[in-house]
Amino acid sequence: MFDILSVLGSGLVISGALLLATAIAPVWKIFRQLPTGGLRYSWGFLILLILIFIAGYIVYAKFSSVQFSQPLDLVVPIIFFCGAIFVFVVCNLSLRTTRDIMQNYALKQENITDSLMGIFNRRYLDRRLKDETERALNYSHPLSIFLIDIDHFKQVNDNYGHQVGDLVLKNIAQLIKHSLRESDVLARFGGEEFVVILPRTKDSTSYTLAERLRHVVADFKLTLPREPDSEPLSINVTVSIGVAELNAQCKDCQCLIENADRALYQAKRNGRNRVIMSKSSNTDTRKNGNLISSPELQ
Ligand SMILES: Nc1nc2c(ncn2[C@@H]2O[C@H](COP(=O)(O)OP(=O)(O)OP(=O)(O)O)[C@@H](O)[C@H]2O)c(=O)[nH]1
Repeated sequence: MFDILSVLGSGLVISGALLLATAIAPVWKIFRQLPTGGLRYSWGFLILLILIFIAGYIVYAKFSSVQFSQPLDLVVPIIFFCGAIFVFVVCNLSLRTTRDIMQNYALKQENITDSLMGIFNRRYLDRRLKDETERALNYSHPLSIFLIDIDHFKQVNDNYGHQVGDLVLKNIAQLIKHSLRESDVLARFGGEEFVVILPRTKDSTSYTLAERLRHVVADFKLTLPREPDSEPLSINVTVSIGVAELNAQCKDCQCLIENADRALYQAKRNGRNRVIMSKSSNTDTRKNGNLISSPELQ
């Protein structure tokens, strides 16, 4: 009887220690996927705790086996074993949940990302612009948008081919993305056109930002390698930008886009590589609107 209890007690504690050891694997997988920071350290700390528990279980099994003389002595080993099952289940569930969340996040990102440019797509833009417009109206915050179009982009395709055209689009999209503020939202509007949503931004600030963006693009040269003995290809493009702001006459996202589009149209007509602001109502801005273009280009 004494031997059976002893074997059972030690068995429960050692099985518990083994279960704890297997629980380290899922925690380690979560730990490896996390970027350096507080959360990663917390999971690292959990691994350390499990290791300490394993050591504790082993020490207990070694020094208490002689005490398993009656059934009541098995209470502690049973608690240890159940504790190990609990840790094992929680760690494995955490890994599965983390994977599911990451998969959902990746799917969601895929759904809202333009695969060529790596920025938000039109579907996301429509939803976000509607949300931002409603928020701006509810809280009486300013809201501006840019409609950006690459100038003479057809020539890039015609001169260098569609693949190079794609590379130019991708690079310009990333250049614009990295020139914006954290709070701004960049999306592909279609073809070689982009929209930037600038929450809480007044027209005076948005004009300065648009001008800065225009300069950043104009100063950028995309250099592509060619055959070994030829010079690398250097491509430079400019952009025209139409800016529109939410105001008393323009109170929805459709109007914002229309006004920005009219301003962009004017920028193209005025010679491209410029910023035009629309402070217009929902009527024809080319007749009634107050349009301002880049000062040095006027
Ligand atoms: N490579 C590539 N080209 C694209 C893509 N989407 C649109 N385009 C090209 O963009 C060009 C747009 O040409 P247009 O609308 O005539 O305008 P543009 O040549 O940029 O001239 P302006 O806008 O008037 O300055 C077309 O040749 C399209 O084929 C794309 O995803 N990849």
